[in-house]
Amino acid sequence: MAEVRARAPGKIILSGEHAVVHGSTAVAAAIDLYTHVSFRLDSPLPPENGDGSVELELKDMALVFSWSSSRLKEVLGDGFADSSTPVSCSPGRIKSIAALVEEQNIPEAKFWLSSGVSCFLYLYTSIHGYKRGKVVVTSDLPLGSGLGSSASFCVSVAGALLALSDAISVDTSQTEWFKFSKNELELVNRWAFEGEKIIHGKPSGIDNTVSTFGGMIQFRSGELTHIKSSAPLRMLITNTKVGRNTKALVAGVSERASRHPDAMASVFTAVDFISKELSAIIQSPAQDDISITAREEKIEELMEMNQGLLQCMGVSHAAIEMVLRTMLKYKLASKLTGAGGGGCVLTLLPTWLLLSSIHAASSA
Ligand SMILES: Nc1ncnc2c1ncn2[C@@H]1O[C@H](COP(=O)(O)OP(=O)(O)OP(=O)(O)O)[C@@H](O)[C@H]1O
Ligand SMILES: C[C@@](O)(CCO)CC(=O)[O-]
Ligand SMILES: [Mg+2]
Repeated sequence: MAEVRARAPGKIILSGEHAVVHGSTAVAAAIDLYTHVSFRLDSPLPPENGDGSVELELKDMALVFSWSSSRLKEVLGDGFADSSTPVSCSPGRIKSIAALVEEQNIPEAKFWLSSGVSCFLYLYTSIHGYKRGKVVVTSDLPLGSGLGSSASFCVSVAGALLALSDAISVDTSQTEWFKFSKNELELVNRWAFEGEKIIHGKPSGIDNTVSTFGGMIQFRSGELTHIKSSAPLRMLITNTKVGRNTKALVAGVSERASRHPDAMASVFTAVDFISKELSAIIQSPAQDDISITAREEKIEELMEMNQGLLQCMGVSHAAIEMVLRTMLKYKLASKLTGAGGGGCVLTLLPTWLLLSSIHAASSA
């Protein structure tokens, strides 16, 4: 028996969601909220004791799913697992996995979990075949709210599974956090991307990439550049608590793009320029109060322009608009983050606001 724990962060998208699926540049940053996974890989049972099972416990929801190794083999066939070569889930395999998930009777009110459970089964059986083991998941993130819960689920599950695979061997006797090398992170990221495909349909890869590598990134067509903000950027995250589904929203934008190809191509191009400009401003040095204010005003303007274009793509929502209007009363600029259609809104908290609250506190 061997056991590991892994965690991966959620994210915010500062600019470029949706357009990034169509080849535009986007800017994203990891946040300090994580999905946590523990994985225990059990030793094989002696033949007289049966064949064991693969178990998934979603602790926050008090749900446990379990498949016997023989049932998995019966439905998925004899295919062998190769942890070092990420492959896409074929349509036939997706169907078989969906049938295995359906057998688990997920409560009707939580049917949206099916894609996450399917993604788990795909990653587990691709990396460890039908070996018996148990994965336990908890998350700090609100699910389906634009903070990359699906990607951090994929990255943390892939990371934990790979840590006990032939591809990456972690010394399980140590209790310190083990840091994957760049090549190992790349492998985790590629598997997580395959998982995201099951949840998102057509992901750009930005969410799993920022969750895997952390920090702040500029991302375009699968290529990432690490960037560093020259001064602190404070963002307030407001959750509208309006549920939505990234897969449907991404598909909706693609449908709009096929109805209005030229207009939407121009929208995506505009977003590309906005993200590039935002990335440059974030990295540009700002030494004094005047340049800090000028920098923040430019960021606010770009966030508002990006929000306008997201509205144009059809992914805003009345609840998002209400947050935008409320923040505007306080002269604060906002945009949705992630897939939109509900979920979370980002508001830049500029330095003047911080200074005026410090002033108010000290004169009180
Ligand atoms: N901790 C988790 N346990 C099980 N499934 C999860 C977990 N986190 C995410 N998922 C799966 O991911 C789905 C939510 O993913 P979705 O992409 O719609 O939203 P998000 O990732 O939170 O937001 P965005 O993609 O906009 O950043 C859930 O419905 C579930 O299937
Ligand atoms: C909406 C989207 O652009 C970001 C979701 O966080 C989808 C993706 O890039 O995969
Ligand atoms: Mg997602």
